[in-house]
Amino acid sequence: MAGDKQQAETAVPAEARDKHAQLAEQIEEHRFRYYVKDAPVISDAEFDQLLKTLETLEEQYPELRTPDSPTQKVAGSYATEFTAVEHRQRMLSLDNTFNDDELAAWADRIARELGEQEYHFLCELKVDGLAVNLTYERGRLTRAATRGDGRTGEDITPNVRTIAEIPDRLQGDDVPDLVEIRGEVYFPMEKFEELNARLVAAGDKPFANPRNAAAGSLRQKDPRVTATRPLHMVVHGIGALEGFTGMTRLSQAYDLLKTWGLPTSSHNRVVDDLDGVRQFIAYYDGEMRHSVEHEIDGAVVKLDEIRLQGRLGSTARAPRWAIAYKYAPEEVNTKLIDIKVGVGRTGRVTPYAQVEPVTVAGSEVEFATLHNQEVVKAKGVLIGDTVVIRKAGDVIPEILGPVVDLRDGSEREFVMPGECPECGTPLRPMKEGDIDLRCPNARTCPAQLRERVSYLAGRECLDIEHFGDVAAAALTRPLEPADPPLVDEGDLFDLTVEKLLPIKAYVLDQDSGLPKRDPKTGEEKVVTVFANQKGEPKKNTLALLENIEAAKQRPLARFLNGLSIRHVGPVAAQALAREFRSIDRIEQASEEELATTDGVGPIIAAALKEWFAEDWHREIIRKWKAAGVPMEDQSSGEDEGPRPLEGLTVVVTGTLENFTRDGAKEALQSRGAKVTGSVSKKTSFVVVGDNPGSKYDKAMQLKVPVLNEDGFGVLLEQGPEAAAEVALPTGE
Ligand SMILES: NC(=O)c1ccc[n+]([C@@H]2O[C@H](COP(=O)([O-])OP(=O)(O)OC[C@H]3O[C@@H](n4cnc5c(N)ncnc54)[C@H](O)[C@@H]3O)[C@@H](O)[C@H]2O)c1
Ligand SMILES: [Zn+2]
Repeated sequence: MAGDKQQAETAVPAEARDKHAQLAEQIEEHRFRYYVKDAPVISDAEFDQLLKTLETLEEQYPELRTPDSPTQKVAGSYATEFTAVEHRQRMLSLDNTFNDDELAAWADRIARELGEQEYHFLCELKVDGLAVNLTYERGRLTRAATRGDGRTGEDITPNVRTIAEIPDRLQGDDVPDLVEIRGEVYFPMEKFEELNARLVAAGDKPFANPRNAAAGSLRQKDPRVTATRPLHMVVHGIGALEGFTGMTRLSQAYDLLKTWGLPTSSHNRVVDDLDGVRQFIAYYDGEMRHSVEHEIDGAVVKLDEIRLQGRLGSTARAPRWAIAYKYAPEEVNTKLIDIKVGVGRTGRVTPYAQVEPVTVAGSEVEFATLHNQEVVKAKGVLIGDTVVIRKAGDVIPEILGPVVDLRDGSEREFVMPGECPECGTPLRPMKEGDIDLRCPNARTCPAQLRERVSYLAGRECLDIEHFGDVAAAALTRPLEPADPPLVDEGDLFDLTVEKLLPIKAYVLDQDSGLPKRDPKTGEEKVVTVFANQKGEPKKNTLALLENIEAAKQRPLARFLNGLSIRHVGPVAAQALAREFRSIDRIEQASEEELATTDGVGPIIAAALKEWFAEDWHREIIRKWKAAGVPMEDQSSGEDEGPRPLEGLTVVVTGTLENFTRDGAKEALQSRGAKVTGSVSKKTSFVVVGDNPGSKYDKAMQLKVPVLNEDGFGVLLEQGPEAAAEVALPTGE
């Protein structure tokens, strides 16, 4: 054997050996930053990639796989300021799988090893926090430690005692002489921003993400600091156990742990086979991923039978009876290039981050919202920082925090401009105490006008085909002629082909928003937007005008929504249209009348009054009417015919293919149904699209009939009885 090894060693090329050494050193460095400083400088995905590269190298040259290679150990054996303590039983890591093939290969191996034995899989969520080991002796918490290198961890007992969820004493008479409880301590996402804001305000370093916040909060020299942090724990394993018998299944052991007062997870499931595992994995890999109280970075599949776990045993690093299935990362690190401000259709000026483009959760991210100047400050990010970007599901990407350790001094603070970037008007809060700054130049601020027009023409409102952002920009602020065809939205229905043909505009770069330049001449590129080269209207131009004409007949609610009156969204617009049926009656109504209208209320009532007080607003209505827009719904609510869904309460969740959320709502309300946001026993139907969230679960739990999109169609067209027939089966 020794001879073989020597021969093999010489066969490893020097380059491979160097590369291995270099990678190993890098990995150690990152582990140190992660486990000791609680301040990694690369994302987990990047780290995993490094480790994977090392593993691949070792597969190629097995001689490099020595016992001290980073692939072979549980990471974390560092001298720190905490007292080192031995775990009674080793704490292991987990092997990872990243796709179904790898998972199936693991399951195959289990099946081979266990042959005829009957076994079950216990599916758990992989909690993104840090591992702790709690030792209870005769029911009393005597020690708490970090994982460390799996044999020796750090003594953090006083810190752990500050976590409310972790009992000092186990409840019940029947507790073991000694038990090691393993679990994950986490920091809830929704408290994270608050923590960073506090740290930044105190001149301290903010955390890059909630995991680091959990680790950094727990590993405080002063437990009084830990006590101020909202830490939680989930139990996910048992180590040494003395003076206790009868635990045969891990899932049952958790039930027992729960009776002792330990924080177990409510998401665990026992399944019979790999298909069950797949279902669990898929279930939490969608919108459900964000309906859990803690961050998850995957699922963990374990053999439920404790005796069989022992039979399969462990490697030096991880058990063979368990495997992690990693979900696509939702966090990446990238560079914050700049913080810019955008002006919305109501004049709200919001800073947003421009970052070096990165792919997160399958899509490329270049911009992230920053809400307002206070948020920028609270997050503690500087322009030029490396930042952690999070993109969770359909949610708009956001910056979690800066990677402070990578600063080189060239970073600079963001300063909120005092003037509107598009019209130069001084910005101010709408009312005292508002954090948001607004451009008060509502009528002619090109940004506001463009955004309003584009919203008015958009799907939610008049739904005018061929009238997108480019048309909105060209019509409100063309390069030529000097007078735009749309001074404000009042001119919309007065557009003519003659007015459109001369319009020229810059071709804008999508990324920078700046005019594109001809690479040869360096000149800005200009196009005629609506005319072809012969100066004739483009085909789409004629279609656009026809579509604008047709839009005159849209229901009143769509016009109301499209006026960008503060607080009047699609739902309030519906309510107003239903109650008053004409714009004149809304204008004439008293504030009190408006406020007491179902679905309107005092805030909207006040906003309406304010809106109508503005001359140029009333002028919009006048011009539209003059152009032939009725601005009223012809038939009253009563003689619209039967309201077949009267008395029903419906919840819509997930993404429907043929309806927007508001479209679905409108369809239901116009038939008399009430649409609400939460599922209760009184809910008549829950309509689910793709990626339904917790509302779907709730419906299942309460056995409320669930309709898919087809079923929704049946409800709209044939009514509740027919819909009930096609409802999906609820539970067993
Ligand atoms: N960004 C960096 O620089 C850096 C450096 C080092 C490590 N890391 C990250 O840390 C992690 C590395 O690894 P690791 O060895 O701790 O392993 P791991 O996180 O991949 O898996 C093992 C750990 O999962 C935890 N866990 C969560 N839920 C569990 C459950 N239900 N059952 C059992 N265990 C559960 C346990 O604490 C266990 O120790 C990776 O995600 C890696 O990317 C990042
Ligand atoms: Zn402005």
